[in-house]
Amino acid sequence: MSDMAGGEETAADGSAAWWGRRAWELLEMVRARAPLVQCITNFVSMDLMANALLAAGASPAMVHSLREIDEFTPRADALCVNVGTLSDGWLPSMRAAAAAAARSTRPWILDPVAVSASEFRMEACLGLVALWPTVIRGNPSEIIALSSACRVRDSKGVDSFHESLDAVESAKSLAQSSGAVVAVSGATDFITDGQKVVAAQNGVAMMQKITATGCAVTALIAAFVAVEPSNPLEATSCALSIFGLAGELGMEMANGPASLRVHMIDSLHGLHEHTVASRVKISLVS
Ligand SMILES: Nc1ncnc2c1ncn2[C@@H]1O[C@H](COP(=O)(O)OP(=O)(O)O)[C@@H](O)[C@H]1O
Ligand SMILES: Cc1ncsc1CCOP(=O)(O)O
Ligand SMILES: [Mg+2]
Repeated sequence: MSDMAGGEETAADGSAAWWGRRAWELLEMVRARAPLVQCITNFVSMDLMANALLAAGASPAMVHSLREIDEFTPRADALCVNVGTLSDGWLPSMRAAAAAAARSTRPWILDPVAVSASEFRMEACLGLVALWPTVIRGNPSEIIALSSACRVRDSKGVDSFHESLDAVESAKSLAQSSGAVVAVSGATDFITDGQKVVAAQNGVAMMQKITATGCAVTALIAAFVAVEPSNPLEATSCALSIFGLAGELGMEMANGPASLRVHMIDSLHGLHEHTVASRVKISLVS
């Protein structure tokens, strides 16, 4: 930990100041160590995901051939698996990489994009959850569906039609059954290990109007967990807050979704200690 005024604060005590320092410390660790994050992701998100990782200081690699997994995955510092454009051809790579990451004690993160879209996707995600992801990050509708292993009626595809607060109990239950930290994104992001619940309140609504922001923040979580594998709850909370803060700063210069996408990446790259320490809004809910 960075310096603690008076030494009174020694753990995640729920104070905004503590979380601000913690978020800065983890961002600095990402910048210093440039963790290699292997991404097996959808065609829509590859560009934003790789650029968000680079802007934060991490090193992205979109490596998805089954023939490369055994060689490459153990060398990565973390793995991000995203089922956004799932196909029969890619699912074996996702399973093999998740298993290889678990075998090599590397953290791996699952983004169950549109898990309700089909039986194929639900079965695939349930199979991946059984391979011990370190973190699962989804929007509220995805976490509700995955937690109950039940497709949500009237599902809208990749976008959520629930609020994040509606998904907190589902997230806790999924965390308990899977052993993963579970994060639900939204106006407030909720992060839980099945017992504690943390809220991260940075971000702007316009982020939902840019495709693949959810995918990109999942990859950023992978980078943060790569540098702090022993505390995925804190690493995940800080990554979500840092990404939201980049959105807030980007929005100050943006005219709409397209320019926000650019300014958000610039802001993520240029974050300073004072801004992070004073503007990160994370709190312990329970
Ligand atoms: N209403 C909102 N206000 C502020 N930030 C939001 C809002 N909705 C989503 N976000 C942020 O946008 C990013 C993507 O989240 P979300 O849209 O829920 O995921 P997905 O793209 O997977 O559906 C997250 O960083 C989240 O915190
Ligand atoms: C539009 C779309 N279709 C399949 S994957 C994808 C991107 C989803 O990105 P996100 O989950 O971050 O909104
Ligand atoms: Mg998503």
